[in-house]
Amino acid sequence: MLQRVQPRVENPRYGQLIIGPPGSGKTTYCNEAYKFYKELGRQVGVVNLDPGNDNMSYQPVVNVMELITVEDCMEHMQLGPNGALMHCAEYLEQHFEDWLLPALRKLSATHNYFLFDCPGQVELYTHHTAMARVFERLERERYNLVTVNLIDSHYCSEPAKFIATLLMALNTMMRMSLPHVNVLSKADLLRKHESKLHFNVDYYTDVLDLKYLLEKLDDDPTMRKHQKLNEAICSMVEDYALVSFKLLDAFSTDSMLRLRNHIDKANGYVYKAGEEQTVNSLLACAVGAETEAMRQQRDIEPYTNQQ
Ligand SMILES: Nc1nc2c(ncn2[C@@H]2O[C@H](COP(=O)(O)OP(=O)(O)OP(=O)(O)O)[C@@H](O)[C@H]2O)c(=O)[nH]1
Repeated sequence: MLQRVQPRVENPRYGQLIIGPPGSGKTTYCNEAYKFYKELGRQVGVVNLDPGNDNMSYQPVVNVMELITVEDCMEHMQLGPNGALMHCAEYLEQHFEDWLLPALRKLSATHNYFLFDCPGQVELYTHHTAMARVFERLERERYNLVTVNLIDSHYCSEPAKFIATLLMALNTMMRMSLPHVNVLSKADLLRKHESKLHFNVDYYTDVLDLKYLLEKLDDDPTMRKHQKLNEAICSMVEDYALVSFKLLDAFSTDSMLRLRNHIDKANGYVYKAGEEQTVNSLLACAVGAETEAMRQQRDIEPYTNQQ
């Protein structure tokens, strides 16, 4: 987890950039997180930045679909869905000053914590630059941002998919250059599928020695011919030592609380005075009252059948 060193700013604003592949649970998380943070007393609002979001179950405070939609783009510019989404991201970047910023500024009296529901196409974060530039400009406007990258925990069940996930997560972290929390979503389903996992859940969350994963890949005859490439990818992920995951069941308050603790440290909210913050939680953060091993055990226990 990359985290922020917080400078003192008057009326700081905070944001979670919720990204992740299609179907990873972004919109569900935004909906559940909105209710959860509202309960905690935060001045929270959801900003929809996905121009193709047709299943919003929340009421967004700002909605990019009022500026541009993927559907309109496809129709008027004769673009396919991916091309249209890229165009929408560029259009949003062009209209940052005259549309996004004024819309957010209008909320300054009532909101200081934003959940940005972002589009799911992975190439927007691994190759294209428009979304990264939108985030960079928000940072310059003194929004304390953290990227929350949701990845379906189902990917743990296949070594090849998990290695691809690691590479994608690392690439996104490097390109976004922001505090970052990688999350394995739908962790409640891990318990059900535990028999399909080759290793304990902490192997996947902590991204432990990847040579064991490579051995499992070599068991698959179709993968053997890519052995050197897979070795190179794993060795690069290990060398950077940046990727690890938190677990999330979006429908569990305990799970949301655990994730909130990590996110608050990453974007610096933990240092904000007042609200639900207690002296104890600040002290725990400052002196590391909980050991890393205790924290890991507490985070993983709800999602595993092993005691
Ligand atoms: N069991 C379980 N299901 C979840 C969880 N989070 C999301 N889901 C389900 O996963 C499916 C996809 O969730 P969405 O929130 O639509 O995913 P998304 O990333 O917004 O999808 P796109 O808009 O296509 O990019 C839905 O059926 C959700 O109910 C979770 O924590 N646990």
